[in-house]
Amino acid sequence: MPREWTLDDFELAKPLGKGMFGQVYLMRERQSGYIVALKVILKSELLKYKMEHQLRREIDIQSNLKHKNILRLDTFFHDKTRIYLVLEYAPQGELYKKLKQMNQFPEWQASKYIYELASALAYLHRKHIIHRDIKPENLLLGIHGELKISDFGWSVHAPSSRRTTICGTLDYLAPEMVEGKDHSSPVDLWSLGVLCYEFLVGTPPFEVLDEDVQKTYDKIAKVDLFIPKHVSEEAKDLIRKLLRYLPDQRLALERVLLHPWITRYNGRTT
Ligand SMILES: CC[C@@H](NC(=O)c1cc2[nH]nc(NC(=O)c3ccc(N4CCN(C)CC4)cc3)c2s1)c1ccccc1
Repeated sequence: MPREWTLDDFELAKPLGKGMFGQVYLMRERQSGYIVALKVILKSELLKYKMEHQLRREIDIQSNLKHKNILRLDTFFHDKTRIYLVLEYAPQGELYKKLKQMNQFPEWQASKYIYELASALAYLHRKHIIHRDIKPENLLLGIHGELKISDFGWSVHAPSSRRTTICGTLDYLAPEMVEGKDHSSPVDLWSLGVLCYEFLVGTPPFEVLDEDVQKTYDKIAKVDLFIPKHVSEEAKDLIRKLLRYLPDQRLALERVLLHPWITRYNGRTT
């Protein structure tokens, strides 16, 4: 393990953005010139929201993952007041901003992102890890525009039962998560279906305009799904096979990667 890092090893290039906890900065490592994204989290914030266990899990999980569609966590260090995560820099930024700009993605682009997501999720599930928070805000784009899953703050080892209160949108959560039931890797299959819909339509399938949580939940529980007619039949087929109320009825990732809507645009991998 290389020596202990400190903030003095890096020089600030520019701020990149902020999330629920902390900010991210583009930094250059002084010796090597190596570019990283430094995520800075205040210890006081962490303690205030009792999120230290989630951060520990984020670090344990993400630092042991190595996949082209998963953002690398290279190392971490801390000082009196802050914790620093040294993350891979994703030069093309946030996928959700690109989706907002384009309103919706062409089918080939959506298929490529779903293929990359399914590949990353298959890798995670093989390690019995579920992400549990797959949504556009957590997806970044690498130098070649390839998708990178980031923010493993909600990831756990499967199977799991949730102990932390859900905050933020329910739009991407599987019924069993919303119902507080025990859950496992199929929750990521549900989110994959929600994202596939959102990439093609521009809004998530169960979004209610007044953001009434109860109404969103009712639509999720009933799988109250309308897919606009501009979406191709093959894409509709995949979405319907992922957005199933019962976890074990959702299409397995191996089958997603072989689905005609995926292989048509991404070639059949052996
Ligand atoms: C996903 C949220 C999460 N973010 C990370 O961990 C993040 C980790 C990480 N690595 N690289 C990033 N890249 C950027 O943030 C970025 C943003 C815009 C860019 N462009 C602007 C438009 N232009 C046309 C192209 C370049 C390029 C890179 C981010 S964000 C987070 C969580 C908690 C606290 C802070 C941040």
